[in-house]
Amino acid sequence: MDLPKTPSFRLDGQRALIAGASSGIGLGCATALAEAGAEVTLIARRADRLDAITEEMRSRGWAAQSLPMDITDMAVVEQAVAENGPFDILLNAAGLARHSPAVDTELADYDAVMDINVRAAYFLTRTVAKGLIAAGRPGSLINISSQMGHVGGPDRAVYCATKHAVEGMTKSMALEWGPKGIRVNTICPTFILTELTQPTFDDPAKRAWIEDKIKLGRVGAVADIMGAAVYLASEASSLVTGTSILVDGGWTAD
Ligand SMILES: NC(=O)C1=CN([C@@H]2O[C@H](COP(=O)(O)OP(=O)(O)OC[C@H]3O[C@@H](n4cnc5c(N)ncnc54)[C@H](OP(=O)(O)O)[C@@H]3O)[C@@H](O)[C@H]2O)C=CC1
Ligand SMILES: O=C(CO)[C@@H](O)[C@H](O)[C@@H](O)C(=O)O
Repeated sequence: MDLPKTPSFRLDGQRALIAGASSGIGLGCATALAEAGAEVTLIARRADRLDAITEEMRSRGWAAQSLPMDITDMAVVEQAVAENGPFDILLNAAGLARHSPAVDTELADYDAVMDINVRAAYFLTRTVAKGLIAAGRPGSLINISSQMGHVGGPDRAVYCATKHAVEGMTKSMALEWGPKGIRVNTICPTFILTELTQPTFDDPAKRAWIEDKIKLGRVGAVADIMGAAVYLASEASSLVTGTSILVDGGWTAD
């Protein structure tokens, strides 16, 4: 008797653009996509880090190039995607957080977090989509949102607003581009130990709050996000669009 064919999680022949690839979740996802066979192009501002990462990837036999840039500069992004695309996969992990009680939020902090987490994410996603549409190719576009795109967090009104915005734009883009075979999804991590969250984890009261909220009893690691990235990028998720994968250890189930 024939058994159903398991869809492939391999990404051979796929071209992936990873933003925020110089550290943390972006670096982890870039590694996972490259190991799964994708040719990866890495974006971040720290060129020295990207060069070291691509060198290490190439030494493992993976195809990798670095493309240092600030993704809040839309003209630079558009030119880079035009010259180096089209990309079959986008994994956008570039992001920022600045926390304060809502009554104390400074306008400059509000603008900085909105600029990268929403404005840059929006235009990067649509720039990659435009390249795919022009080439008549399908694709998988993934933004790293957050569990904070589904719930609130104390002192995190601006950050939560940006991640809820990413969830909304994902659904709308998925509706528009679904007929063209372009899927759009988010991954929503809980607290993962990275450069971004180190100050939060260094505060014993905040660490205790996190450990209490994550029902699986441990804080997150970058490796916890890597499998979701490969799944959403691959044909294994070919009927998945306009949604999010929560990798939150049970936080939002509470
Ligand atoms: N860590 C966590 O607990 C969680 C994180 N997230 C989200 O995941 C994403 C990644 O966070 P995390 O890995 O923790 O943080 P990191 O600070 O480790 O990584 C952020 C990445 O974004 C890049 N970046 C920041 N600003 C820009 C810019 N203007 N242009 C290009 N690249 C930029 C940084 O590179 P460079 O400085 O070299 O430019 C870096 O590679 C963020 O969107 C965050 O909100 C979501 C849920 C949980
Ligand atoms: O999204 C997150 C957790 O779900 C993290 O990025 C944090 O909010 C982080 O910004 C922090 O609080 O340190």
